[in-house]
Amino acid sequence: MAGPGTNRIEAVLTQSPTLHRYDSREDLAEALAAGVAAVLAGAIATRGVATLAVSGGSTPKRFFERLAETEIDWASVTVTLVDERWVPETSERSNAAMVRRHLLTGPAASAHFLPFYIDAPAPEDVAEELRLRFLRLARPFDVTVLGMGTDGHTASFFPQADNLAAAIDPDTREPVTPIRAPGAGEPRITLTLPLIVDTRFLALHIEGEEKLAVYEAAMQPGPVDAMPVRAVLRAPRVEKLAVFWAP
Ligand SMILES: O=C1O[C@H](COP(=O)(O)O)[C@@H](O)[C@H](O)[C@H]1O
Repeated sequence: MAGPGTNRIEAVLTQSPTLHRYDSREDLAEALAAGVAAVLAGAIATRGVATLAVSGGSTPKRFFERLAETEIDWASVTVTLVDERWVPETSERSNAAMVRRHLLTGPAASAHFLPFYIDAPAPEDVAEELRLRFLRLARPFDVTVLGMGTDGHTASFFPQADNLAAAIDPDTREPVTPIRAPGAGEPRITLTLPLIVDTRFLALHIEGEEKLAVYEAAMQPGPVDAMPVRAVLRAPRVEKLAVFWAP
């Protein structure tokens, strides 16, 4: 077990997933970036290309900045988002704009970026275009990094969301779902559960004591719609999930 003052990875759960605890957010960012870069480099060496699906919000910024500095063959990497708020990239709420600012810089600027947002009033207006865009992506993804809100949402799987059942249906063949929820702000679009868990390396990146408590609550029995991150935690590939946490 890692003691205070160490950065050693600590598995605190006897059951999967594995919880990797770091002393600081910077340590976490460096470790997660190194791990993700290694998986992407391995994919490029094996298949010539790699796909990375990332989350929005504020938590990933430091991790993105460390990852962007890694010297992998970024021109062979496709970067996409797991979800998006339906706002143009001029909005400070845009997940795509955050990815461009913090990840697609330096060596990573040569990655191919596949965003969700299309200039239309609502995601439903461009549903077919988005469907085809994401159906064309090679599966499984190589790396998917999820975030989580203190309400137990991940991607845009929100409590009380109108299309939550469709989004977390493990058998859906739809790659994306428009979604609205009381806590979500603007309309959203999200990858569906099968795309999110169909990945070679699945990570959940959370920071702060509050989110650790939410994660621990989500690991307990209870309804998925109350804490939709449970859809991921209970998915068949959950044994592949690595949780990265720092205070
Ligand atoms: O709205 C969103 O929130 C979650 C969590 O964001 P954070 O700011 O608490 O890190 C994020 O994972 C998701 O991609 C985003 O759309």
